Amino acid sequence: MILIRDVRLLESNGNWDILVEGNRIKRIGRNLLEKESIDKRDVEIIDGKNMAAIPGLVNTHTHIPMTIFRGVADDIPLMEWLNNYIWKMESKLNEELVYIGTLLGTVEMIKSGTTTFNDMYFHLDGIIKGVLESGIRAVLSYGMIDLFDEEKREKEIKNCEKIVKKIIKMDNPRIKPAIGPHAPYTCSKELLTFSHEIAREYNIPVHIHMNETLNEIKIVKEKTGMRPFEYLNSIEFFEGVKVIAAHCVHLSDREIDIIEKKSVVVSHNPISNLKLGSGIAPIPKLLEKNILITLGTDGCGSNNNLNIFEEIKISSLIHKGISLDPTSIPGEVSFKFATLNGGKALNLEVGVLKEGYLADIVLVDLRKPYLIPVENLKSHLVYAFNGVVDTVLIDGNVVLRDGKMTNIDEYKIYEMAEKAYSKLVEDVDIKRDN
Ligand SMILES: CSC[C@H]1O[C@@H](n2cnc3c(O)ncnc32)[C@H](O)[C@@H]1O
Ligand SMILES: [Zn+2]
Repeated sequence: MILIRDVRLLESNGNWDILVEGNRIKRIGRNLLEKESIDKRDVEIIDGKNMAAIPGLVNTHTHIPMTIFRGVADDIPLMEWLNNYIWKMESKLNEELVYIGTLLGTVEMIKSGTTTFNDMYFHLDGIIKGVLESGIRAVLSYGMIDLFDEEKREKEIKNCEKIVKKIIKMDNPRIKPAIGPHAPYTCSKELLTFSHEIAREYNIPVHIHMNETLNEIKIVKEKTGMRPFEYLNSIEFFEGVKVIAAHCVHLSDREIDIIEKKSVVVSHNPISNLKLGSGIAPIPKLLEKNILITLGTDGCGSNNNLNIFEEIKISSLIHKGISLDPTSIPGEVSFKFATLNGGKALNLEVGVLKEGYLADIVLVDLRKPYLIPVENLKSHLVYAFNGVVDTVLIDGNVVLRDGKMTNIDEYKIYEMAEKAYSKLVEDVDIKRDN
């Protein structure tokens, strides 16, 4: 058992205790040591004085191993970025490099308060290993791209089936499978149909890139005569499965109707979209239809970090900026995108501190200049905080204590990641200006 004592909560005044038993929050109350008659020898006590406890954040769209691509290809549009840099480097990746990139990403996420991430990538065995070692929670999909080629498709289908079965067999409460067809402009109709069928068979979510750039919408229209959401709807892609659609930057009214009717979850990735010059998703319009909005960082090649606090802040700010309306996306709402909504999107009992829910808890040290005066704490977490958190529990285990990783040696990981990067750029002929 773990007892976090005298901690401040976001929604209530005064100090509270949180009792964790196994991987769940057992009780939230005052003086729990006495009230629950807990023997001090059976409990690890964490002093929560001068700390706030918040739910662990949820990142609903990323490619975690891309941490080792940080900064390699800045300031270029998506297609050029993918074709001339990223896919070239990715062709040189192997399970070991993906493992190293994953470890680096888990350290970065945990240290900035993210406890769950929804990922799409390849060499999944490397990702699984990194997730298991670090203690983070993840929903993992094998990212499938067939570029309309039958041979590639068969390979992708086999890999996908293998990974789904492996994750289900592992039966680990921290790792769940999802299905990851990359996007309608890189996947054939057959691959998209397969994705839908297998997701339905195993009752797991689909994770896909949608309507990120104008260019890809043009490609899909030329191929199918329809916009991407209309096309997927025409092949019944949304029937009976939960689809998490990353980006959704350029949407017609008809597509917004489809998203609403089919209860598609939107993963808003404002920083990646700004950096690649893709555009700004119409979040206020989607909220009017009660569409579930969540937040993602995308990979470190296009962000260039995994700090969801930055997405919370930017998602409140940009929509005020473009609508000239400071009431647009209040901080309260963008904070919910990254917590409650993220949990709902992934069908996980996370994103809220509630008895019976999974014990994914983040402690923020309040003795920081940017969090004073502490009265309007939620506002500070949205608009003033840099994301550096003190302590993190995931699935009832302390994975970060006093700012230090407990399960893994972060400095060794930094070294490994430097070496992995040097090897990669040596092997790949990419154009670099510096
Ligand atoms: C097949 S695994 C995932 C695949 O997606 C690529 N990727 C990373 N960021 C983006 C993005 O913003 N749009 C489209 N594709 C992206 C990643 O490099 C992998 O190849
Ligand atoms: Zn992506």
